[in-house]
Amino acid sequence: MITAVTAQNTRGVTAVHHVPPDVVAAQLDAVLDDLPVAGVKVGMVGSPAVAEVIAARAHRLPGLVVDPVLVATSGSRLSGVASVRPLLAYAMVLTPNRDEAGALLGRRVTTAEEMARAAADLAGPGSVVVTGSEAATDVLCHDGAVTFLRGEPVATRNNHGSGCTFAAAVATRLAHGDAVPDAVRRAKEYVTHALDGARDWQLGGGPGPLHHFRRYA
Ligand SMILES: Nc1ncnc2c1ncn2[C@@H]1O[C@H](COP(=O)(O)OP(=O)(O)OP(=O)(O)O)[C@@H](O)[C@H]1O
Ligand SMILES: Cc1ncc(CO)c(N)n1
Repeated sequence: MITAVTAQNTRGVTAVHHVPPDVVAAQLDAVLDDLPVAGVKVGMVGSPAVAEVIAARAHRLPGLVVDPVLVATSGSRLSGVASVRPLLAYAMVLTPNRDEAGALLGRRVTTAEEMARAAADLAGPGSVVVTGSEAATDVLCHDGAVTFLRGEPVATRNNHGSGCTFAAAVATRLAHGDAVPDAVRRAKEYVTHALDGARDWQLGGGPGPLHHFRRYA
């Protein structure tokens, strides 16, 4: 589903064109009315009206992973909190980074302890992973229990879309039938592998992409 068309490179976002909510609704309905849907990942929403379109169909969206995208890795603003809030109640897994968790809660989320508290406070019926970016330690709150997921830090400037990659991988594993903790653990392994595969790439003046298809290279 295309919710917005962005003009961006590794250095920043120079234009955003929002797709009208009725066109997003038509895209969703075209798929839902015809195809079996096993999993869903929501990234940049762009407007509260589009969030309402998605929320209205949430009962038909299995394994819903919501990545509350607010700012691009390059630092450019993409969406507001009001475009994410209507979806929180429906997420099976919510995957904010520290800044996004902080924006949703209206407080600073920086330390490991603040991440743990944020994950617990954001979790409802669904689970929450607060991601820790280059520190590589994420915090999962699932079924009321908070666990730290310690990964191997990859020394790289190419991390553009690491959060999007992580959320999409969680949704994919859920679609394959994994329980949330397994889906999150395997998604983290995949992101580390894709970050590691692109560590020597020199693409553009800002943070470059991950090597998503490393295993086929
Ligand atoms: N340099 C790194 N080394 C290892 N793991 C990393 C690194 N950077 C990010 N990660 C991992 O990538 C996943 C995505 O988290 P991150 O916090 O980077 O998302 P994000 O900031 O939302 O990304 P984006 O905005 O680029 O989509 C997490 O599991 C995090 O631990
Ligand atoms: C459209 C879009 N979504 C998410 C990100 C995350 O970096 C980005 N740069 N652009």
